Amino acid sequence: MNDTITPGLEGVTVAETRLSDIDGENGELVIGGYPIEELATRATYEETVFLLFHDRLPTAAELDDFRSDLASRRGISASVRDVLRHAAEAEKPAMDALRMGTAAANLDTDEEARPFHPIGDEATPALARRLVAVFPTIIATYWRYRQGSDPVEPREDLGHAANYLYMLTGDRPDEAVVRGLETYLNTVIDHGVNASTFTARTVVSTESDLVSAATAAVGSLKGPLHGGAPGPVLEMLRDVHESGDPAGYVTEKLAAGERLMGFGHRVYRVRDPRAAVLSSATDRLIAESSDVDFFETVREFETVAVEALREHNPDRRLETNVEFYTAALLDGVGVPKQLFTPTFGVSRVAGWMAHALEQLDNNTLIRPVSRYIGETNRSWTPAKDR
Ligand SMILES: CC(=O)SCCNC(=O)CCNC(=O)[C@H](O)C(C)(C)COP(=O)(O)OP(=O)(O)OC[C@H]1O[C@@H](n2cnc3c(N)ncnc32)[C@H](O)[C@@H]1OP(=O)(O)O
Ligand SMILES: O=C([O-])CC(=O)C(=O)O
Repeated sequence: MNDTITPGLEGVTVAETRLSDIDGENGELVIGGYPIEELATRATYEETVFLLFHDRLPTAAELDDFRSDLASRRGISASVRDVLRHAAEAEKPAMDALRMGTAAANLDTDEEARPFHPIGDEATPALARRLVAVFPTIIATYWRYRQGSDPVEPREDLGHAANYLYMLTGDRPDEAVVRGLETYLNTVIDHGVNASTFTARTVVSTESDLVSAATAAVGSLKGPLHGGAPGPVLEMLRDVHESGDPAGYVTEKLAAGERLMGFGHRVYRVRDPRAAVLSSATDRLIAESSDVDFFETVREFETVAVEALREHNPDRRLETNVEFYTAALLDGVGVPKQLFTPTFGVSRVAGWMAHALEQLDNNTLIRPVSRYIGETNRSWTPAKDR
């Protein structure tokens, strides 16, 4: 047995995948064969989900069917709404509500929870489609309760991104805003075996089920070292904008031993290619708005931070990651910062499902080994003698 320990499994290859390919040295990301730059701004979210589930883009007729199928699966029952209302009344964070809502989602479905369908051209299990369809409803329902408002019923005539924004606000969003959100959803839909995706694969490797995989993956996405970073990024950017002193802010944080949220990555040693996609999308979105000034601070902060990180950690290349511009774009789209990480989940749930199905296609139980470093040669003494 190989007794070498690789902390955090860094650099260890654990699966073959057709879903996404990351080149961390050159800053390239390919989703289902398409460079992210090409896909993100052109595809609808539904097209990208189809691509992951079927390993090809849909024809126009297939896309219509797939869109309608997802739209028909958006509703939640009164029982699931109750769970979300309780979460909102108890002021639980949005990611906790999403985890509870995901776990409760199979109250609403008769679908077989344990799918053993391979990925590819065969129909994707209905439960995978259901989970993708229902995430926006879970989040928007919780958020409406949190605001003291009634939930807004989903609308089947709106696309996935537009309907999510509609359920959050009750207003039909304009096209530019929908395109901004759709670009975001396409950009973060899949990313190799990141922590939450690995979690989903590990869960189904025991031949557990898709709801369990999605629920566990939400828990993994929540942490600030993974999907929890963009809320703090926005707070940091607002502080910096107010102070007008990006360099002073960065120096202070690094001197205090704190990490700069939105920088550094396990795989990329150069700027995350998704940062460029999201930065351009933000630029397009806010060109006409009063936030132009704020966006200038965002860009200036990025330059100052990357420079300071180079000096601070010369041995580890720390560059901008996807979460930095996620904060700017989602803010521009009007998503409240408390919902940034759940909105990441709205996109990534499709990646989790596709990976879970891929894992099941050629499954081996995921079960690494540990090296024991505890005490040895202890012998039992009864409690009264200890
Ligand atoms: C969608 C996503 O999940 S993207 C990531 C979102 N998370 C963040 O932006 C949080 C900030 N970034 C980080 O914490 C890290 O860069 C991670 C978690 C993303 C990647 O971490 P790892 O690959 O495990 O690297 P690790 O934590 O070992 O850091 C290596 C060194 O760089 C430093 N470092 C890493 N990121 C940062 C940062 N953002 N700011 C300051 N220092 C950093 C570490 O302190 C460490 O320094 P040391 O060797 O002197 O102890
Ligand atoms: O790949 C990772 O480790 C984190 C990340 O960027 C993602 O999940 O999108």
